[in-house]
Amino acid sequence: MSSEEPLLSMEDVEVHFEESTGLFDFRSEPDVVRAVDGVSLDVFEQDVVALVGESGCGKTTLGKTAIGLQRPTGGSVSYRGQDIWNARDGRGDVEIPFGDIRRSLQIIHQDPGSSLNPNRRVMKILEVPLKRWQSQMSAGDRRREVLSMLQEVGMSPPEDYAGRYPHQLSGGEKQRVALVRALLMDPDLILADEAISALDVSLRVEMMDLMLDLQKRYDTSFLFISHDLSNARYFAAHAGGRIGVMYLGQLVEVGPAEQIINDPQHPYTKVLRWATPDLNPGSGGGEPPVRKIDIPDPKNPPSGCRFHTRCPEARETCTKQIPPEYTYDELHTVQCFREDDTHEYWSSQQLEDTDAELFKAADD
Ligand SMILES: Nc1ncnc2c1ncn2[C@@H]1O[C@H](COP(=O)(O)OP(=O)(O)OP(=O)(O)O)[C@@H](O)[C@H]1O
Repeated sequence: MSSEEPLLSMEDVEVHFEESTGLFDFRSEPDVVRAVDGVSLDVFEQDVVALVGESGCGKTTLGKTAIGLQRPTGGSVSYRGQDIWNARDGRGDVEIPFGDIRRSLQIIHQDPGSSLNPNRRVMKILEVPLKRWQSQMSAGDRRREVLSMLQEVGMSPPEDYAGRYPHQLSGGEKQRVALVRALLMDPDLILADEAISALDVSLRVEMMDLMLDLQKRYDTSFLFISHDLSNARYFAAHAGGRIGVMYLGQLVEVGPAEQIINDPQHPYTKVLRWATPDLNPGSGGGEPPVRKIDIPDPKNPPSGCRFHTRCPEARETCTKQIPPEYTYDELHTVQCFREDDTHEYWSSQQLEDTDAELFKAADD
């Protein structure tokens, strides 16, 4: 996989949002939210990468940046070797037009209802992408194509569903319509942003199975965003894909799904696994493997390794130096000094347990 040219390549991507200062806000400089900071990631053809991390760690921002919906403030994003924003701005030799890139990179959201026009029937909604991207298709062929896709995602009889309005569909059915709409664009990659989170627990696996099936059938890559490590594992492992763990705007560990679950290297990945009951059946409570519970503010992230304020393994070095990306195994990288046996980290002073008293009190 790694020898191919990536479908999508993000290099040292940074997305900083300036928070506008209000009328009565006399700060000279606006606050800057470092939503994504220095992330590099390649996604290949028919590849699956599941991004996980706590709320606010930058998953959506990174996903939107990957598919050209969010302009990065630093670094670059390329599709098949073409810089997306150079294509957008007409800079340099543009080999792939921005419109083609955007068509190839689709998104399905957590709340599909909000992206489906409430005043249009399903057939009309799904004809739009075909009219736009396959304008030579006859009206009859278009209808047949829509009906066959509805059938394929289990919406049967398709004629019935095609005649409904979005409000006449369940959450799972709306998500299927959103998936069909994305697939009708003939995409190379679909960003599924918390696409199963709003569904009933009983329907989540069914929806993931459907996406996995379509991923294989249509040779599509998926960037699957979830705050739930167990779902990320299910999705990535079934497709032979990777899990990427984000913390405060950074990608701290990326690797094959089962390796991330069974042999996590980054202390934060271990915290996520600890906090996921399905993956940690024996824990039965106890102390989380962190020194401090509070998540730092992305406007003012900690110096050095961003996880050092909570990391149980943190030493003085971690407060001052930013860990580089170490290769633990093929396709498995980790940003933690502990990967380097000879690093000065090992001889520096261990940081104290800041919340030890708190955990003790909670246990009593
Ligand atoms: N347009 C924006 N302007 C300012 N700040 C933003 C903007 N979009 C996102 N942020 C901030 O960037 C950080 C990352 O947000 P993002 O939505 O990417 O995280 P997330 O991991 O997807 O979280 P969630 O799962 O809660 O959606 C957060 O602190 C968020 O408040």
